[in-house]
Amino acid sequence: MIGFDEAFALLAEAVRPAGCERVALGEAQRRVLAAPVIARLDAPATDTSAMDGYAVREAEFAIPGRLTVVGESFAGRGFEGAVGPGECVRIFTGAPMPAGADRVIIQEVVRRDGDLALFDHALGGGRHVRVRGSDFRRGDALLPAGRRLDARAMVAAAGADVAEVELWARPRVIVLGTGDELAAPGEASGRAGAIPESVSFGVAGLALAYGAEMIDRLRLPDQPAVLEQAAAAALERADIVVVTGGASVGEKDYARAMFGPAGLEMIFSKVAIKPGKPVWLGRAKGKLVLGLPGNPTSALVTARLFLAPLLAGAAGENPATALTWRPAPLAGDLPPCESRETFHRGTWGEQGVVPVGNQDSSAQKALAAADVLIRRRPGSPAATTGETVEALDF
Ligand SMILES: Nc1nc2c(c(=O)[nH]1)N[C@H]1C(S)=C(S)[C@@H](COP(=O)(O)OP(=O)(O)OC[C@H]3O[C@@H](n4cnc5c(N)ncnc54)[C@H](O)[C@@H]3O)O[C@H]1N2
Ligand code: MOO
Repeated sequence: MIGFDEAFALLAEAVRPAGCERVALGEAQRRVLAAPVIARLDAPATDTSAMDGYAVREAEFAIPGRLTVVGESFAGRGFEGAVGPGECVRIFTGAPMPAGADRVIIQEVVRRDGDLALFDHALGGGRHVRVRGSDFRRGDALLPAGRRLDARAMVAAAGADVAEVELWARPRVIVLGTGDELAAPGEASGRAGAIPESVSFGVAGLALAYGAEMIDRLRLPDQPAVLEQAAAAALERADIVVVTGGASVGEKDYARAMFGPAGLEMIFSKVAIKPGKPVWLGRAKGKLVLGLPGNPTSALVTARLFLAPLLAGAAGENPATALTWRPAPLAGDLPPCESRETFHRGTWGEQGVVPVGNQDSSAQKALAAADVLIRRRPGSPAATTGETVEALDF
């Protein structure tokens, strides 16, 4: 069995974006740039007022003093002329500075008397002028390739005056849930031996949250012929196929075998982690296949640890961006960690991270309560309140 870090390195090596496309900026939310965004203009495009007030010539400005107001400058419609000796221009935030003026006096310290502006209050030293290109220059790279267009990046992309951006294709994902015992939610209570198929819903939700295009989610019986056909069809349509259950050593654990006719090559199989040891990654027909254990908590933990980075990498980001571990104080007790690296489920509390009471790998109720994973390296001694642990948003 390989360790978590080794498995992660193999995953990061294996994953590539499927292709790229030009997309209108309004459709690009949350997606990842395949090419840098280059500014098409200077920002600001001219020297611009940062405040509402009066544009003056600093050299002849005095307190007390008076200047004749010779015009107005608005954002989008500047003053055409120049500010001459003894003159000033009424100006508003975002408006171009008129020729000749180099300072703005905020209106709060100015008295108006007809065409005259009277300055008799002491002022702060600010010039309140944003110089042309002081934010960025035409030709500057505002966002690098690989950057996800989050809310802040969208502002810079639009500010660059680009209508379209070059993006990596969104990874298309199909989730296949396997097991004869699985029934559609709503149908299990009436069928002997059945349980609700729950895992694929969570895996699909996680995939959506990490930028996938979810193209299908299927529930399949443990019948090799059906499974092989579903595997072949999924490999045609998806970039990443996730198969849940049947990952272990049971007599009906067909998850790997169903991809056999498609030429499955294993990248890793079994990782020394708890929960989720049976997780595996392979490739068939040029597509990645991720096998998750069927136990619901194991499935969601391995989806967080392996599917989230896989989707980041397939979307053009560094896969490691999906796993930002940070130090957090522990508010509770943890047992010693044995040979398998352990990912406890916990919640963020005021004093730090609190392990949830039920750490069983089949848990569903406790899974819903957890919002953090606490990472414990193999061989770590028991830990108690106040110690620092590694935590990941779950
Ligand atoms: N002799 C051994 N037995 C097991 C081992 C082992 O190493 N040796 N590993 C254990 C570990 S660890 C795990 S985790 C489980 C995972 O097994 P599978 O991936 O083969 O999962 P299944 O057997 O198909 O199911 C396990 C469990 O989860 C339920 N399940 C499955 N799919 C779903 C679903 N989509 N929604 C809700 N619940 C699901 C299933 O009914 C079982 O109860 O194996 C251990 N065994
Ligand atoms: O490691 Mo399994 O994933 O115990 O449940």
